[in-house]
Amino acid sequence: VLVGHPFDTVKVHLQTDDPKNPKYKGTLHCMKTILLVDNVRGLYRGISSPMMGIGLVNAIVFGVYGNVQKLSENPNSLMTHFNAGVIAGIAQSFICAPMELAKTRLQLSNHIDGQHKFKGPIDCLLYIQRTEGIRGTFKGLLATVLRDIPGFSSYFVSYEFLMQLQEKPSVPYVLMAGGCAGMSSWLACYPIDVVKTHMQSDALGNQAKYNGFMDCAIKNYKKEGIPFFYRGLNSTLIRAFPMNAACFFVVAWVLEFCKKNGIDMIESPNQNLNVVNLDNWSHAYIQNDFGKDDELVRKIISESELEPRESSHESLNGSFLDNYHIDKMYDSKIQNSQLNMNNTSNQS
Ligand SMILES: NC(=[NH2+])NCCC[C@H](N)C(=O)O
Repeated sequence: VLVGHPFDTVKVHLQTDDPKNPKYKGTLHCMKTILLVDNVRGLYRGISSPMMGIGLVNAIVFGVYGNVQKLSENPNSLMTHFNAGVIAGIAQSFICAPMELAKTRLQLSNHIDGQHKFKGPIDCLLYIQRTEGIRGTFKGLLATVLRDIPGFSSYFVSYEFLMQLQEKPSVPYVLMAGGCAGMSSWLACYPIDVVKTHMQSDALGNQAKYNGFMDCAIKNYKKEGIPFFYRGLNSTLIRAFPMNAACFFVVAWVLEFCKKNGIDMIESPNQNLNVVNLDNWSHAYIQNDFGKDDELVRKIISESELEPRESSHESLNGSFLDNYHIDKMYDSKIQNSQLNMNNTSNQS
């Protein structure tokens, strides 16, 4: 947020600039102008809002996403990541919309003439609640939902797509994948974000310019055409890379840390070791989150004296093994009862 917020402020100023009488000639000019007129604090106006809210928003995003993914039929497919992203996007909107409403109002507070000065995001939201009621504090909620459905589905699909290309992704690779996921997610939803900013910076009550999301989009389209929907995009893409590189890197690092320390953050139905008896053989199949022999799986294998065999599930033509979660097959010459497996469940 510290690195990204100035670019977010530039975005909001460019999005709300007057096309008939523009103040700014472009991304750099906008940044310079804000610095000249309002100093560094101009670029950091409204930062308290994401500072307070982004932790909660990301907890909802990654919590909902992770759980939906684990509970689904096929946790590693891109379709699953898409669906989990959609649901996570909707879920976070209820916190994200008021957070961004306060952020937007604060970012423009030196800009909109005669606007009430706020002490911070809570003060801003309380003021809106007093003057406009609780509905006022959720201004832009529909636009946020409409933005974040494509926003978060493309976010997770592009991240997972890039991560699945690598067997063991390096740190720079994870950073790159996160940065690219952020950029592609903003590309996917940017026009809706422009409309959202206009809804949220619109005047209150009967001085309001817009009568809803579509009205706002249509009015501005008639005034300015397609370019309206892409104002501020450069600044947004610059911000998105470091912001989301850091975000995904921290998520991956924390999950890895928890796993190493036996904190079961990723307890999931797809990390089971299942043992089935076929004639005199015990066949064990591992359902592993990432489709790889990761540490936990290797530990289970070594503890259970299972011998990995080359063949994978193609060789198993029994219907009850017809399970697309199977990543690798392991055979054991010993009986089920001798298999001693911790960290496992669903033994049958
Ligand atoms: N358009 C979106 N909401 N995309 C998801 C990215 C969210 C991320 N916190 C960001 O602000 O960059």
